[in-house]
Amino acid sequence: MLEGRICFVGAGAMAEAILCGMLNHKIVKPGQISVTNRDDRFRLDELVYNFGVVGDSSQKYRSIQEADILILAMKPKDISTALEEIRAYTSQEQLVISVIAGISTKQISEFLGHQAPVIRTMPNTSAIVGLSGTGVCAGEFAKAEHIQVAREIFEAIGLVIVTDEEKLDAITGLSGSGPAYVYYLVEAMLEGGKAVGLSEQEAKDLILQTVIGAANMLIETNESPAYLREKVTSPNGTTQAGLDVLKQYQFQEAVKQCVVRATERSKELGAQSSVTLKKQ
Ligand SMILES: NC(=O)C1=CN([C@@H]2O[C@H](COP(=O)(O)OP(=O)(O)OC[C@H]3O[C@@H](n4cnc5c(N)ncnc54)[C@H](OP(=O)(O)O)[C@@H]3O)[C@@H](O)[C@H]2O)C=CC1
Ligand SMILES: O=C(O)[C@@H]1CCC=N1
Repeated sequence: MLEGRICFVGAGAMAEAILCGMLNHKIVKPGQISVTNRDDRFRLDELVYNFGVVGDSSQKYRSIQEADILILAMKPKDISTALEEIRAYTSQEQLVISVIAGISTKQISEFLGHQAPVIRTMPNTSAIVGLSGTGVCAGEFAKAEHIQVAREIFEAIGLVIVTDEEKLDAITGLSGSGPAYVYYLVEAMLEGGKAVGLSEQEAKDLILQTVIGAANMLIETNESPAYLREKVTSPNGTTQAGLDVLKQYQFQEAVKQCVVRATERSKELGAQSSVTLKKQ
């Protein structure tokens, strides 16, 4: 059980996924969590109604001031405005945890203007079903005890890897965005299934079982994906014929470059925010 009060600054999809995971795992009680955002009070009402958390927009600054842990969950473009607005209500006694893509712990410390411990993380939306893969790193002022708190929070929504900050952009490009790549593949397989005469429902059921089965095979056999692929591929059989088409379209290179570009984009988001900070 985590002690103290946790305040989300930003109450969108990721905030909901994380608070839902924490409550499901009973590491906090609903009354320990408060949610705040820019101005959408209907959204706060929804979270209050669905989860029993505290979400009174008239008490925003008080919630922030009284929190032991602040979880920053706004879009990268909004962080400078958000922290400009709330930094007077934050202090070095609070632990600040960010889930924001591309923004470094150093930038967050600069935005805050004090030496609160900052932990940067990168979960993904599978947090909603308790299956996020989350990268976690410590900023300059964070200690082992702060990493431990972050570990407890993010283990409630899946797997946690504690690592150096220099790897967080790569984690963002790989597993932060990763669910979208898998969904994109599933979308394409659905189109393929329909093109060869299956109904949408038949194709969907079979694809999802195939994706779950393949993921479980990778986990449970501990074999490499290349080895498992070869096991499926009979010489001159159907799989070989299908994979030849993927090779023709440079599928592997496309996916690799997708991860590289998403990682670069994470770095760009951080750089753009630094420009905003300098302009203030
Ligand atoms: N979605 C994803 O797959 C993942 C997202 N992330 C990161 O999580 C963060 C949030 O993403 P997501 O939940 O999808 O975004 P959403 O758009 O769903 O939510 C953003 C929230 O930020 C709030 N906000 C905006 N400006 C301010 C402000 N000035 N002060 C306080 N709150 C503000 C919004 O409030 P209002 O509605 O009132 O404007 C809203 O509640 C992003 O930085 C993203 O990089 C990380 C991992 C995965
Ligand atoms: O697309 C984005 O920028 C966010 C960060 C990782 C997933 N979604």
